Parts: sequence; C-alpha cells; structure tokens
Amino acid sequence: MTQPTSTPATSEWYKSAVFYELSVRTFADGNGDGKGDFPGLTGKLDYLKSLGVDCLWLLPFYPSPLRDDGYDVADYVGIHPDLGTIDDFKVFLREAHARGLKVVGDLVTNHTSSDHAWFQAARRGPVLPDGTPNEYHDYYVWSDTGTEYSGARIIFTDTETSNWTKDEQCGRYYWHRFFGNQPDLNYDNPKVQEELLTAARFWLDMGLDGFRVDAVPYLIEREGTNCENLPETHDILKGMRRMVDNEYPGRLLLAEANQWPEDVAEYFGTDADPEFHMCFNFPVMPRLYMSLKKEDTTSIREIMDRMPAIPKFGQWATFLRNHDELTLEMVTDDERAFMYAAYAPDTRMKINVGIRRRLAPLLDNDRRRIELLNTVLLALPGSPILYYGDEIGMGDDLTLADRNGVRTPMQWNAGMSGGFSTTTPDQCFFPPISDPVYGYQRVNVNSQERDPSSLLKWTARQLELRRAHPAFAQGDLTFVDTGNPAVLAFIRQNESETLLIVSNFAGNAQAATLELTDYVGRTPVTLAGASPFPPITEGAYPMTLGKYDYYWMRLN
Ligand SMILES: OC[C@H]1O[C@H](O[C@H]2O[C@H](CO)[C@@H](O)[C@H](O)[C@H]2O)[C@H](O)[C@@H](O)[C@@H]1O
Ligand SMILES: [Ca+2]
Repeated sequence: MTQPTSTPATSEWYKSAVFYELSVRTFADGNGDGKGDFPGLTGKLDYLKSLGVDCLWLLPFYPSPLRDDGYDVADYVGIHPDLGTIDDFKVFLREAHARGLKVVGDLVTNHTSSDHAWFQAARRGPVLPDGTPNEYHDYYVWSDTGTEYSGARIIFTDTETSNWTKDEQCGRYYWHRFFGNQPDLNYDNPKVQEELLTAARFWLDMGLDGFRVDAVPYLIEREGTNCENLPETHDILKGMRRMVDNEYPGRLLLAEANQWPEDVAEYFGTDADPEFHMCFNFPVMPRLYMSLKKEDTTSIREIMDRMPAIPKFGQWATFLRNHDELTLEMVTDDERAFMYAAYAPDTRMKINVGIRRRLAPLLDNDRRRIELLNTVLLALPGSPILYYGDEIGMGDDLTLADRNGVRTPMQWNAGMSGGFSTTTPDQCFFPPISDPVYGYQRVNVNSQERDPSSLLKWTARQLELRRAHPAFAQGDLTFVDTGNPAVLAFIRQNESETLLIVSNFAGNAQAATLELTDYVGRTPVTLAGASPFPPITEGAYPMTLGKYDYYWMRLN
C-alpha cells in the first residue's frame, strides 16, 4: 500500500486532503501502561501513510480531568501526562511531517474544564478579599439568578437540565452549553479572545498545521436569541482567521458548527472577509444513512442542492462517523424518528440527540453497504474524514458510558489487547472490543493487511483512485436524473476530466435511466479496471446495478 507523498505543497492543501480522525489515548500505547500515547502513535505513522490519508486530526490531547474525553481542557498549552511529553509531541510531529502527513489539533474554544486555573480563580468572585477586582471572574459568564438566555437549547439533553449551574463557592450561577463541569468562556471579554489566540500560537509555533475548532456557534450569548451563530461570534472567529493568515499562512481552521446549510455556510465568511477554510457538512451525513434504509436518495440531492455556494478558498469536510454520537440535530422530527427506529433498535444506542454506534454495526457489518457509503463519502464534494478503526470495520461497546463505546482501542492484531498495549485488556484505558463478531481476535489491521480483499485494502485502493482523479477533490457537482430514487448519480468535473458516480442504495438490483444528453458521444469507463461501457447516445442511458452496487467512471 505504498503511496506517493500526498498533499500538494500549496496553501490550499486541505482541498485535496483525506483526513483521519484519531484519539492519541486509544490509538497505540507505547509504554505498556494501557493508555495510548505519542510514542505509540509515532510508531504507527507508516501504517497511516500506507493507508493513504494526508492529514491527521488529533482529538484533544491537553491536560484534562477527562470528564468529557479531553474536551474539558484544564490547560491549553500542555500535553496530558498519560499521552507523553511536549518532546514526545515534537518527535511525533517531525516524523509525521517527514512522511508528508499534516497534523491538526482540536481547539476547544467555547469552554474550559471547571478544573482550569482560570475557572478556579474565577470562582473567588468579582472582587477579591483584599478589595481588588478579580480579573478572572470575567473570563466566564455569570448570573445572580440563572434565568438569562432562556432561548438557548440544551445540547447534552441526557445529562443537563439547565445551561446554568450554581457555583457554591462563588454564590453565583455560571453558564455552560455542554456538561456542568465545562463553564463557557466569556468572549465578550477581549482578554479571553487573546488567551485563546495565545494558546493557538503555542501549537502553531511548534509546527501544528491547524485546528478543528470545537463548538464554534456558541461563543457569544445575547438575550432574546438562541445564542447560536450570532454576528459577534462570527466577528471573533474572523479575528482568529486573520491571526492565522497573517502569522501562519497555509495553516488550517476547520469549523465544527453543527448547523443547517444556510447557517453553517456563514462560517466560511467571504473571499474578502474569510472565516474558516473548512466546515463540516453536518446536514448531509444523516441523510446518507437515511437514504440507505429508505432506498430513496432524494434527501441527499435536496440537501446538497440547499448547500450555499462557498468562497473560493473554502472546502467542506465530509464524514460518516466521528467520536460523538451520529448526531440527528440536522434532520426534521419525522426524519429523526425514522433514524431512531432504523438504526437504534436498542435504547442503549440512543444518546442526547443521536445514536452512539460505529459505522460497521450501524450497517449490520454488511460489506456492500459499508463500501457504498464510503464511495459516496469519497465522491461527494469536500475533503473526507475517516474515523479511526472504521477502515477495518471496528465495532462498538454499548456497556461503556457516554460516547465512549465508539472510542475503544484501535485493533492492531489478534494478540494481547489487540496489539494496542502490552498490558492486559482490563488495564487498558477502555477495554478493547472482544466480542465474536467485532473483537480484535477477528477484526484487526494485521489480518486485513494480509488479505487482498479486506476492507482495509479496499479502503486504501479507493483512496488511491481518488487521489489519481483530482476532480473528486475539486470538481464541480452536477446531479444526474436516474428515473429511480434508489439510484443516485452525479458528475464531478474539473478542467481535465469528467467523472460519473452512480450508486444503488437499494438492497436488490435496480434499473436506472440516466439523463446524460450533455455528454453524448462520450464513453463511460470504470476507474478501477478501465472497462468501457456503451457510448452515450441521445436519449436515456440505461444502466443496471446489483444491490448496493456503485460505479466510479470517467467519461472519455
Ligand atoms: O466540547 C463539548 C462537545 O463539543 C463537541 O460537541 C459536538 O458534539 C455534540 C454531540 O456529542 C453535538 O451535539 C454538538 O453540536 C457539537 O458541538 C465535541 O465534538 C464533543 O465531543 C464534546 O463533547
Ligand atoms: Ca501509554
């Protein structure tokens, strides 16, 4: 699976990159203490390179009490001691760069852990015992009544009943959009804005290639609004982009804004006044799964048609799964009910507004469906983000709390603890999965590297094909009528090639008639295998597809 050096040496490298999301804590344990670490991850860089990904997105690796798997940051400018040292991080980054891999971190802007020194200082109240003002109090959002901003929804609906919690030491209420132990920072305070820029500079100075910026819609609160996507929030984020462009050109900012198309597109800003280089396409993700169960792809086309145009520098980030629940915030109530019925038959699978399962179990471990959704992911506009372990079809563990069931150790081989650690499974940070279907004894990198027909090898081949055809990364998108809602077809076209992607979302064979009159005289040729199909003539172009079948073709 040897690949050429991947990312182009341009400031817009992210437009053609394939991303790989991983947690250092659960990827590879270098010192046998049961916790993944930077030395362990460094030892796996050749694997990631050979898979054919271009950029690693690391989940938060900072000091943290881990009440939200590291999204509760206790210190923005350190490494969690379990994961190694700053020097270990520098070695990792150097080795990643030596292999042509970019690395982005996770900047948790909206809140800190309640353990953070700023919050511990803030709790002392607005005025210190000696009568001087406490500048840290104003780092957070406080109230004497806890009644303000009632228009803001609760995000962690399973655990939180209010966005306010009373701090007994301070005697006042503090604002939090997520867990009660994650007080929101006060972005109306310019010092807070500057502190986060200082934290970002710390890592960018070390050579980090950018950040996925967490939970960006919630930075500012205003009475009478839902406290999401406010203009003042955009102003702050544009300031962050200006800092990056001025001081670290070529580094990436990727927005996690789980919002409807019109609202998420605002996070790109404009060519004249840019905000984020990339934004996650949250709306399309659940519709890929929905289309599969409904055997009807109408919703994919509708939502893609609804995505606003984005600035020239912009690129969407597409994904099938990540470290959170499969979020169902960006669907209608009816669609959400359908998704729960279709994909969460066991109530333990539901969490907050979503489903806490991995890709393979969601798709009944059906290789055809796993391939189908991956091919659509790789072919839709945007840079795809793979979630660690999904390339080998890892399962999940519903007995673990919160979203931890989809964060179990990477399964490297059939040996002790799946090769994640030299220690026993019970000593690992989370126990490796060991059930008969998804357990490491059966599902692991080592066995799949030896099997030419494995999901891992298939994924590497698809990434190679995608890389060989730049229209996937940057071509225009045009949907093609197929006369059959189960069959999705679209064209990706740039100045040098025209690609035709056809996918059957139904569990049995389907016939389709493609409207390809703009391409009369051209011959579709499969990208894998170079098999020519009949030339396109006037009139409908007939095609038949087996169940969950797909074609990636070039129009010659
Ligand atoms: O830091 C708090 C959380 O921030 C991200 O949350 C996102 O995930 C939520 C679902 O788990 C989603 O509903 C919300 O819209 C997002 O902002 C982060 O990815 C989480 O892991 C984290 O707990
Ligand atoms: Ca370790």
